[in-house]
Amino acid sequence: MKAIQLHYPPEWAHCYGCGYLNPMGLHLQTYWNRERKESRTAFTPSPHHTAIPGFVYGGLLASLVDCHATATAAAAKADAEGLDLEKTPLRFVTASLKVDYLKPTPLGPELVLVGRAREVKGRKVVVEAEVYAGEALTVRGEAVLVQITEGFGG
Ligand SMILES: CCCCCCCCCCCCCCCC(=O)SCCNC(=O)CCNC(=O)[C@H](O)C(C)(C)COP(=O)(O)OP(=O)(O)OC[C@H]1O[C@@H](n2cnc3c(N)ncnc32)[C@H](O)[C@@H]1OP(=O)(O)O
Repeated sequence: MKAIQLHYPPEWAHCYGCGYLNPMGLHLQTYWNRERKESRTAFTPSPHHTAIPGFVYGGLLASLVDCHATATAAAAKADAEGLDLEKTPLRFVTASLKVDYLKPTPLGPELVLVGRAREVKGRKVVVEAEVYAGEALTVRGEAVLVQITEGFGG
């Protein structure tokens, strides 16, 4: 299965969090499970992602939630409308991002993010995401993603 971000056309592939053309980026790759209506990604923070020694920087965790939510929105909307992302790219940007840090996230183990669309309505998708370190749920996020159809920032 191909990651959702690998469907992005080159002009949308420079994102710091998930763009495959950003050499300094995190290269997050999100996968959509059609049966479970759920997205997943994994990321292993590096030592320079430290907040307090031994624990992951919260801004990085917010970035992971952000990019995972963006891809989840595209997949959920495509799923809801029976679209093929490869043929019909859906461009979502983040309108709102909320992150709750439930407990410190240990630096070292691989982190797993799970995402679900709580609402798919018009151009808006509301995504809930969870970050797990092993069995421990350490972060819960919620994002509002809005689909853009033309240029961005005009
Ligand atoms: C697979 C193939 C893909 C192909 C290709 C994909 C490319 C995949 C991108 C890659 C890249 C990743 C990117 C990472 C995520 C970023 O980092 S994106 C960068 C950070 N985000 C930004 O800079 C966004 C800046 N903001 C804006 O441009 C505009 O405010 C927005 C978000 C486009 C919304 O403006 P608008 O189009 O005028 O929206 P508007 O009609 O007012 O609202 C639409 C709906 O959203 C709601 N809404 C709008 N703003 C908010 C808000 N702040 N809070 C709550 N709700 C809101 C509205 O209430 C409305 O809801 P309904 O009334 O329909 O229920």
